[in-house]
Amino acid sequence: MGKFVVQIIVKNVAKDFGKKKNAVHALKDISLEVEQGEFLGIMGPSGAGKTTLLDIISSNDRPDHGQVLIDDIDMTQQHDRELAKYRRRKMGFIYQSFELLDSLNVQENIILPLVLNHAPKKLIKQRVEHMNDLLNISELKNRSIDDLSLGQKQLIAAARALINNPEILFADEPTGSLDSKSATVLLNYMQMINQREKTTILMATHDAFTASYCSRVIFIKDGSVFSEIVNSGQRTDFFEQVINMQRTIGGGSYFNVPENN
Ligand SMILES: Nc1ncnc2c1ncn2[C@@H]1O[C@H](COP(=O)(O)OP(=O)(O)OP(=O)(O)O)[C@@H](O)[C@H]1O
Repeated sequence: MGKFVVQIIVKNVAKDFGKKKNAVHALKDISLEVEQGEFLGIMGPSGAGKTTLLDIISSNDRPDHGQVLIDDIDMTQQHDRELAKYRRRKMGFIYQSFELLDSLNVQENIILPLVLNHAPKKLIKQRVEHMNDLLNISELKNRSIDDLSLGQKQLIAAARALINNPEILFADEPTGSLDSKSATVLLNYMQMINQREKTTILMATHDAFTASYCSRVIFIKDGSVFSEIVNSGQRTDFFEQVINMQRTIGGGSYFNVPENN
């Protein structure tokens, strides 16, 4: 058995948006630990606080209260410049909104994290070819971002997030715009880098199939952790467990679970 190293500690994190009477308590009191090499799913009804939690763990946003420790570093005590450096070196992101740059073509977008890290040209070429083959996107390389379909944009965003072999990958609805075939390709790839390269993955999703690739799923509701389930190894069984927990937690049609009747 490998040894388990806790990589991420979230302690009593709270975050409000807005002021006083109009304040939205996005996160009320969240504590959790993530081991190095985990593939953690974050689920919960719309507005539960999933994106806010990812933003705070990845230090894109600061909590009002509480702490986030990564590799024993208290991220909440670091200056913005340090955090930006840490994100660039160690983290990869697949956001819901893709955040691709229209002024650059597909290939330029994909290699951006390596260019920003001043990676050697040879390595950039190697890595981009690897990502192109893997996600089957080589014929898109000279296209402009505006011409891509939503699903193609999502794949390009995934390629960019993964190109510098991040230690921690943050993914917010990474399969939301993909057809089931492309979703499966991306999920298999995420699972592979998780298993082979021990990349820690934190992924927010509404989709039970997508979540079934995780090693553990936490459910948040109204800004707090509601429950968690652990994958014992059978993806189809885990899928059922996810569906059952979604039913228990409720959350309306957005969750897309057929009602029992
Ligand atoms: N910048 C902001 N300003 C004001 N309110 C915000 C902001 N960001 C998030 N919120 C509110 O915080 C709460 C949590 O939002 P968050 O996006 O984290 O939820 P979510 O679980 O990711 O939802 P979804 O599944 O719909 O993406 C929501 O009520 C949301 O409206």
